[in-house]
Amino acid sequence: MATLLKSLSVRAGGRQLLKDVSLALSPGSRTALVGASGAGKSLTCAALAGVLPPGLTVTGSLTGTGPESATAVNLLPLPASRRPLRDRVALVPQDPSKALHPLTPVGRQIELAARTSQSTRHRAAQRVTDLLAAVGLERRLAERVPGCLSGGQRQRACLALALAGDPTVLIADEPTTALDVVTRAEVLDLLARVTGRDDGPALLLITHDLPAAMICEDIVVLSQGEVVERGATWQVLACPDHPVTQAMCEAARRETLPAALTAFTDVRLPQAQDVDGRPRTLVRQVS
Ligand SMILES: Nc1ncnc2c1ncn2[C@@H]1O[C@H](COP(=O)(O)OP(=O)(O)OP(=O)(O)O)[C@@H](O)[C@H]1O
Repeated sequence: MATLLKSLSVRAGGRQLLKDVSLALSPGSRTALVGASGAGKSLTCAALAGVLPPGLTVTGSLTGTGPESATAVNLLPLPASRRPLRDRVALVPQDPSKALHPLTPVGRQIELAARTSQSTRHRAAQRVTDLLAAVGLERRLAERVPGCLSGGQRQRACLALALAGDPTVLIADEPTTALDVVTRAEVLDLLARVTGRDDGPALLLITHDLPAAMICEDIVVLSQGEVVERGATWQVLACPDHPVTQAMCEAARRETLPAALTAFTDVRLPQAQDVDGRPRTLVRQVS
């Protein structure tokens, strides 16, 4: 069964922050939630995770997974600590230091998280071994504290930590923003590999990075607290309908390497000549 967020609306005093946001997150599904800064992505995730800040007026419903959820209890008003275990939502934050304890070896942290879903210590230890292998971290790195790992390794450890509690929804909040391009590609590839199984968690990928959204089958575009477009990712990105999506796609197009390269052109300057008298080809950027 899917985790269903229906008609989420959030107000702060007289200001509407989110209006009628709905998401259906089935096991194994991958959904990208995109939008400009301030569009409401973090608030939507906070509502899913049960960590909305106090003082906001919230309406809508969140119903969870598992056979018991047939009664469709609304989880939205419940803080994370009071939600049933079967409705776990895990977060891979943009900044790994928000998820990892700085003084505890990462393997130990993953083991502690695994104990919430495994019946025995032995099974939890086995789960750590499996998770480290799944996220491509060498076993010896498990003995290190986060400060002794590279940025990419820390992000992998965060992913293992998030998966350790067998979540039903995995939220990855801008997981690649702080990474170099090669590590970014590796982490996206990893996210795609550890999700997408029918018995695995639903992935909600929060991103400004439209090419990164391509690891998700579905995309939801938020603008000023409202969903303005949704659909199959390839279709929405190939033929964006809403002006906000069109602007995002255009900006992404300009930033890709092929587009950057075509912004350079060969310019022949007749007065510049090689020693043998041929015109010299200079390359300059065209604005
Ligand atoms: N606790 C709060 N009280 C009042 N307004 C808030 C609160 N939290 C967020 N907002 C406002 O809600 C709007 C949406 O914020 P949100 O953090 O969800 O945006 P976002 O899409 O995640 O942006 P970014 O990509 O920059 O993180 C913003 O205008 C923000 O100022």
